[in-house]
Amino acid sequence: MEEDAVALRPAACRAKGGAPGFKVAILGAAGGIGQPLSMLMKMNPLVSVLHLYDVVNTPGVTADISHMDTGAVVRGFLGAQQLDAALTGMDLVIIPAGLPRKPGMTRDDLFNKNAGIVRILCEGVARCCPDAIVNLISNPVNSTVPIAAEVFKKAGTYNPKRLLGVTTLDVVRANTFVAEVLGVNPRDVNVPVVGGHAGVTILPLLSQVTPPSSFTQEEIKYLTNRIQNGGTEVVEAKAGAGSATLSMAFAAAKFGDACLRAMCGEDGIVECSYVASEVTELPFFATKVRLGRGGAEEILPLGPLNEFERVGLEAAKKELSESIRKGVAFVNK
Ligand SMILES: NC(=O)C1=CN([C@@H]2O[C@H](COP(=O)(O)OP(=O)(O)OC[C@H]3O[C@@H](n4cnc5c(N)ncnc54)[C@H](O)[C@@H]3O)[C@@H](O)[C@H]2O)C=CC1
Ligand SMILES: O=C([O-])CC(=O)C(=O)O
Repeated sequence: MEEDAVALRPAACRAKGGAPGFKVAILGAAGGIGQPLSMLMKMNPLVSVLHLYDVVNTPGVTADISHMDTGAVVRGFLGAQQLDAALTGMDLVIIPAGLPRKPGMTRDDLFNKNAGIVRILCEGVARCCPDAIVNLISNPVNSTVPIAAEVFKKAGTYNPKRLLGVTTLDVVRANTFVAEVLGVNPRDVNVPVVGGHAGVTILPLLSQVTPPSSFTQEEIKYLTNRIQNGGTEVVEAKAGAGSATLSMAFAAAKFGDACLRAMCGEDGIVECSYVASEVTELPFFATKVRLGRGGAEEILPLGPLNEFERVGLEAAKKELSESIRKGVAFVNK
């Protein structure tokens, strides 16, 4: 009896597929971010099919998550030979694959390992789901997004609207820390964070916080420093066991959900993201972006900056320019 039940394969089941919705793949699904992110995406009612891909441990993660009684059908894919099957037909591809930092490292120290991983995965996207929207999490985001763009250009599939670097964790942190200072609920706060996703390239625009708020110079310095070093705060607290995973999964699920709602045609969805941009002289920059059916439909301008933010912007651009150059050179060398 037990054996008969085990032998009934999914293909033999009477009802095929799950709820209507989007097909989403998570690449790096067995990792520290990948596992909770997979769980959160399985909970998302807009997801009908969830593909979990990694080079290790996906059978266990898939078995576990597939028992959740939500609509999405979950399938696992293990190793490079299953990458194409994982990606074929996907609408949204979320990429948290790659090494995390240890104390003392910068995000750029991850470049040598993660650049190659992102290139291979994006080559798969170009081959198997060139129209998918890509949410790129792997660090250093300031360089991995340019790498992905170059891969897609080489493959002839590049559409800048469909490539979005995930900087939502900077906004999530900024909302939390600002709410602490103001003594309000973080859900009621929205801080635009522009630039990029590393150190001084993370530029919170405290002059544009909603609801409109004023801060002392001391508060501005404290908040800017804490937001820019939020990742390092977690890396040090984890003391060698990795970087932010749970808050990142939360942020990626929030951003992924915003993309899916926009893909459904919901209007007025604006999120910060690191994208191809003409807002500054740099080819990539994070600002508020209006999301639509095709991804980043409109890149919104920086808005008015105060003197402190203008100085921060120059420092951010200097570092970003080098990170972008390095990413582009990696693919074209
Ligand atoms: N954008 C952001 O705000 C943030 C980015 N990150 C970055 O996300 C990345 C992942 O972090 P964690 O999940 O903590 O690391 P982790 O080491 O726990 O998980 C990474 C996963 O990627 C997998 N992987 C490695 N090579 C792969 C390949 N070729 N194809 C598919 N999967 C592959 C690993 O097997 C592992 O399961 C890191 O680069 C980290 O720096 C982390 C936090 C925030
Ligand atoms: O700090 C790291 O290495 C991970 C990360 O990007 C973040 O937590 O913002």
